[in-house]
Amino acid sequence: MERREPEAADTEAAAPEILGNVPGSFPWGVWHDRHPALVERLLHATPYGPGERQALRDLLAETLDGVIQPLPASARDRELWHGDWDRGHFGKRWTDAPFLWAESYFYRRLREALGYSVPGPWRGIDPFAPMKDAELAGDTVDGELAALDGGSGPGGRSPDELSPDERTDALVLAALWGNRADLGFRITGGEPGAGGAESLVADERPALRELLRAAGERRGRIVLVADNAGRELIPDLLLIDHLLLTGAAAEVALHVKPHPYYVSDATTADVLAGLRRLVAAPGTAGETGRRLWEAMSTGRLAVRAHAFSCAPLTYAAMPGDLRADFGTAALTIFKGDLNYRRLVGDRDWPATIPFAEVTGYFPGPVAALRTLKSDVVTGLGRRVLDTLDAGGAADGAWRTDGSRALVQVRP
Ligand SMILES: O=P(O)(O)OC[C@H]1O[C@](O)(CO)[C@@H](O)[C@@H]1O
Repeated sequence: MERREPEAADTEAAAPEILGNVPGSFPWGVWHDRHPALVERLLHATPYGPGERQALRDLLAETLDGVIQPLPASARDRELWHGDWDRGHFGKRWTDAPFLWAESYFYRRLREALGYSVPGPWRGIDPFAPMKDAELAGDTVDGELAALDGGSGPGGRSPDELSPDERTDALVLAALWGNRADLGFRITGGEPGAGGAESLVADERPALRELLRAAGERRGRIVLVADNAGRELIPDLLLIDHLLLTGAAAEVALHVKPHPYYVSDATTADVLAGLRRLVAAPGTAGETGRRLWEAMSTGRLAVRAHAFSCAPLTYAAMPGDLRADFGTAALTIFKGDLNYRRLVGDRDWPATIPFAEVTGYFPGPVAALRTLKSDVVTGLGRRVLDTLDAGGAADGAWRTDGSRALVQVRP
């Protein structure tokens, strides 16, 4: 299903990359409201020393009033950022660079400022761990795990009483709406309303079920590109267990971030924390946790933390080994908003441009499970779009407030 990539200049003219320099726009708010709140939250959550505190405040000031500075010569990944991932944005004002590139680099520099990626006492200390840990330990997760043994499925039936298709659907929706549980999103008060099938702006679950069926028939491998830790990763793990248990997947690869990123993005440490949380739980949750533990030990569930998972680029620029990984999978499922931006391109696409068209470069069948938390969207029906734009939300808030979600598939 390879197709010729449009010339960069054609695409740029038809759908320019989203920048951060339009006052009042969503990216503008991320730079001017969300990041200052995030910085205060991080400095409150961990007793970093004066050096780290100053470096983080300096970074924030640089993003608001300065230009994008290079990585230090000693940085281990300097070759990537100033090599393959360099798109000529160093020296620009942060908001004049593409939002995707600049936001990703912000999180790279944040790790630098807080000592995560430099030799010293803070090396390897996840700045977002206090928030992730609190969420995972919270009562909400207890409730969600207990619900696995109660009447939480469609019609109040317990998950055991559901048909395999209904169960797949319920787990897909749980993994989808788990994406609302994003700590970065909630930093400046984002608290979307209740999710349900009626909040889906694109609902291609039947096609997704078809792909899962086909994957099972060929005893294929499914890749799940994870997004957030904690309350999102738990339903992702439940879905993975279901795929393995039902034979929809002979193997699953779970792609996570090699470093802390975009506040709550899952790393290998977060997978382990989620798994331990499951294993320690009573009932079905505990059994699921033990199955997943075993699956990891035997390699049926493999965790992968590729450097490109934290790249400031879209997946169209992925390196060959990753292309081969996705290209040999029966299905790749991308979770979350950032992964969606990276899958379709963080551009001002017409919302009705087909999802299959913007993902045509992807080397295998692909699905997206995403709650809408940034401007980009593709693959909407004309009527759906008109209704959204007419329904008292003409300011486009539905694109960014997390109240809507989508399931999209390209076989
Ligand atoms: O966790 P998710 O679903 O990827 O959402 C992260 C989203 O949050 C933002 O960073 C804004 O805070 C978006 O730019 C990004 O796409």
